[in-house]
Amino acid sequence: MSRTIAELVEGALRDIPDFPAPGVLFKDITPLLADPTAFAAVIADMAARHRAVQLVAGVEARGFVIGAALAHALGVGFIPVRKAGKLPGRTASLSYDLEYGSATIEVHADDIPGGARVLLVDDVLATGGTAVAAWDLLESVGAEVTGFEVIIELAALGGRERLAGRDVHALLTV
Ligand SMILES: O=P(O)(O)OC[C@H]1O[C@H](OP(=O)(O)OP(=O)(O)O)[C@H](O)[C@@H]1O
Ligand SMILES: Nc1ncnc2[nH]cnc12
Repeated sequence: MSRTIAELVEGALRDIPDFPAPGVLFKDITPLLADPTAFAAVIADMAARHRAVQLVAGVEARGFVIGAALAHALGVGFIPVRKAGKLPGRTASLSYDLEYGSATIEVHADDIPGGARVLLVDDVLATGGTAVAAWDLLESVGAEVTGFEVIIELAALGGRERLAGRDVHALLTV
């Protein structure tokens, strides 16, 4: 029998205890990225749910890898949501808390046409702070964020509750 996408993702991940801080079980997607079958299956699975979007946005850094591949698969452009101080043009920014720290993200407002239907993508949904911040940041510059796709959801950290009322899809929930 062929494996489900959740089984495929689970089999391709690596768990690293106490990284980057004691008590954090880090979900490392690099083995999945190095496995062409698993990587292609993740992108195809996400793409199948979002044929009508106009742009894909991904959060630095791991969201860039998934988001750029997904944008290419859908034949649309990619919007990098970057950590503060990296984008040279006119930016909008937002600060938020993480499972292990805090961060500020920025986006180039001029690359997003008003009302553009944008799909947000990342590798991990933990507390949801990043996803809420990126979603709200994109909407603050006029985008219509249609949903959030993530490879792994860490259910115990409550990200889905924080994103209540928004379209969220995880390939694997642990
Ligand atoms: O749901 P949250 O609690 O906000 O956590 C999820 C975020 O944390 C990780 O990024 P990180 O900031 O570690 O950056 P990286 O991709 O550069 O490693 C991950 O890639 C998500 O973007
Ligand atoms: N436990 C975790 N593993 C990987 N990425 C994360 N981002 C936030 N929490 C994480």
